[in-house]
Amino acid sequence: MSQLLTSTTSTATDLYAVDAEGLYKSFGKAKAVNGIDLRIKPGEIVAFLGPNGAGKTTTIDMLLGLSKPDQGSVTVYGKSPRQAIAHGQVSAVMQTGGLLKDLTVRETVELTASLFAEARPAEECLERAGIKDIGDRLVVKCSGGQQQRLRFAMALVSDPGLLILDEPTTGMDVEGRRDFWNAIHTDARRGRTVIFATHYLDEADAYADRIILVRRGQIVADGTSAEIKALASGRTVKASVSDLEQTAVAALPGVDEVELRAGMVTVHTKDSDAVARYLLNHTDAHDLEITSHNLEDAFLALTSDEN
Ligand SMILES: Nc1ncnc2c1ncn2[C@@H]1O[C@H](COP(=O)(O)OP(=O)(O)OP(=O)(O)O)[C@@H](O)[C@H]1O
Repeated sequence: MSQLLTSTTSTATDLYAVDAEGLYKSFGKAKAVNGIDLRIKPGEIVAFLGPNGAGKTTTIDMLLGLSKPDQGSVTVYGKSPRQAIAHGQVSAVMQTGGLLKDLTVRETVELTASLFAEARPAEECLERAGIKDIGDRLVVKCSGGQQQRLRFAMALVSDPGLLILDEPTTGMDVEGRRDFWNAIHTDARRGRTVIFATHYLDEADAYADRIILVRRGQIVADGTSAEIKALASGRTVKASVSDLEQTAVAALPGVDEVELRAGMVTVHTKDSDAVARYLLNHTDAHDLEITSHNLEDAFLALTSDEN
């Protein structure tokens, strides 16, 4: 399936935050990344969405210079990932590690700041990450969500143009996730480029300007949330019916699929009004239901193994 929407137009003079071309990476026989091209403009908030094993982490590791592609190239603000990191232009928020339990939240950020020649003040980073009020708390006493916001504060120290987050909210409760994303989103409005990998459709839907759907190491869709949803276009009409001429329904305008099973007809269509009108006027259909598709439908349609 090649349902690629290009949501970005560009000129050769644009300096991309990320410019990756023809990326391939295998582990033994597993083709973790199998031909990914990616251009991300400064200021975009991009979700990398895909099922387990789709290749999200492998791609992110290459963007961060943590692993080398077998084939292809990556530049970050025109530099190699390692150079961009050395210049403080890229930071990552990892899921685990990197914290010393016996320091306070403020001391942790101050220690990080001391590692950079040019660093933002610790207080500013704490404030942007929404944890200024817990500056004196020991890391060991922080919840998982607070520790993630601390990692976010540490990532802000170099004031990076690009922030990369790999499944940053795994294991957090609903409130922790909401607070975390509010802090990220408020900060990103000031122009920071953000790339995050996630399993959570609602996070991609709520917080990304652009969603890149990955499956088996390839990009299967790329666009705004609305554009991705439109790929699972149309609606489903269901009704109970005892006698139905299936071919007549299939011939109605906009109908993609008709299924008749156990006295129930299910019709996938772009024109639900026409189907509803036909069923109610020309058959004994009753208990009619119309549902529209959502991001989850698009996700399942585009990433299922049947494609
Ligand atoms: N170091 C490794 N050694 C062997 N296989 C690996 C390694 N890293 C990743 N893989 C394999 O590459 C494929 C892609 O994995 P990757 O972690 O990039 O996917 P993902 O989309 O991030 O998945 P998840 O959401 O589960 O983290 C999987 O089949 C995985 O088993």
